[in-house]
Amino acid sequence: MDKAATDVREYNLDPDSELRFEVEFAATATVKLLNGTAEIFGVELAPGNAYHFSGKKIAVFTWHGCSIELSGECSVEYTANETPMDSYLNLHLALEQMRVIASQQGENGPRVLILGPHDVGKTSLCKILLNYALRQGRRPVHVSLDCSEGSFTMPGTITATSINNIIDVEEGFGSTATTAASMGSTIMPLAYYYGYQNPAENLPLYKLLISKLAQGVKARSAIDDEARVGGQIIDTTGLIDQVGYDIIQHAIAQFSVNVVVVLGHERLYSDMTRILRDKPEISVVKVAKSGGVVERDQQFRTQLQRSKIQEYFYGTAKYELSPYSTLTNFSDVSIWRVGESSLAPTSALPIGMDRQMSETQLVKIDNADILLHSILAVLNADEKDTETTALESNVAGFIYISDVDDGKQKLTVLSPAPGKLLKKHLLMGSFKWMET
Ligand SMILES: Nc1ncnc2c1ncn2[C@@H]1O[C@H](COP(=O)(O)OP(=O)(O)OP(=O)(O)O)[C@@H](O)[C@H]1O
Repeated sequence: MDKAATDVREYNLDPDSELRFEVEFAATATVKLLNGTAEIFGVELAPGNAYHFSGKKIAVFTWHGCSIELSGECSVEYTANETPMDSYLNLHLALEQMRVIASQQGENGPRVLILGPHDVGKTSLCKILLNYALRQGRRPVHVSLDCSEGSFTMPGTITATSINNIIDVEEGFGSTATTAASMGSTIMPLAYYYGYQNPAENLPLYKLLISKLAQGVKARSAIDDEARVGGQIIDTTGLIDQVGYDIIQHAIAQFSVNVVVVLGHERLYSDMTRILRDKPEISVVKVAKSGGVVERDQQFRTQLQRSKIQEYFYGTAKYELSPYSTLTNFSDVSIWRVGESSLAPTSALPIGMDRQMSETQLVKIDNADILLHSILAVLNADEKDTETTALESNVAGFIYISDVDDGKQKLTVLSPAPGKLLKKHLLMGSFKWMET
């Protein structure tokens, strides 16, 4: 039922059913659990607490039945008795079994790669598996290779985050690193800036950064028993074409994946079982897509990216932030972008190799003009780092160029932290933003 209601509605849900609703960015809806038990993507709701949502598509699921109060404006709201939650719980229980064995035998916990086309519920399944693991006292690592959404940080980023606290119900993965840090939370992702929303735009770079991220995750698992046993839940973007298969195989090798979960796509499942048939150590499982998963058009995704960027600098309604605006000399920083213009026509290399190298090489930006309204990643690189080493640095944070004075060669920089920029190497991707 499509509905644009603003009054208070009460729903009595049977066991194993869910209330699904969608809220526009400009609207807010509020959910309250009146009695019974319920969860949102694996996070249990506290009875009587009011949870507010804007720009979200949500399912409130109950295992044992409950009453829920919903108020505010929803563009869609309905209840559903058919959900795949049983199979998601079974998957969690199998992973938990692997963690028990890993803990007893001093081995690594499960490394789980979640695959499927766009909008099948991959991120939602990741949240459910992470929250269930957390509720059992585990500390899994959430890896997001989904560069269009950016999970804990900016769009264009791939991240690994040790999940120590239940994911915020209202924000989802929305709380960015700075937002979270200001809350005193321990959520500090290891992040690499890829800078585009589609992995195919610069495949060599995307694969290089996956390797760096995997090295970081493995290094952490080697010294942190809880992270080792908790394992990794790896979210991906829709990878169902040839380029996608290349990325999947690369990710499997780099993260030593041992469980591949295919969501709602028969051909992908059968291709994965065929491709991985000589690797008996890797289990390939398929799970059904939830009927509640909503397709999001490009307009919604762009809006989502914009609100992620806005949140990074200004926080959320719950945790507001005040960013700092400072003037920086263009000559005091090294601003880079990856690739394409470095295709040297005089190169002695064969054309294919030439291109591959240029796509993972930094090119210095010598014209301040093109920086206007750009998001730049502040790289964790030393001043002495060069174009070859800086690219492999992870990200310390992000800044936004709100103004460029071409004559004076000065940049107006919006930053979540006060004072001068501590790092000099900045990386530009394809994301632009206008403050609203
Ligand atoms: N059971 C459900 N009921 C209502 N909404 C849902 C349900 N499951 C997922 N959603 C919503 O559907 C949308 C798409 O889900 P999700 O982000 O998990 O898909 P995805 O496969 O990760 O997408 P992407 O193409 O970005 O990788 C999200 O807004 C999510 O909140």
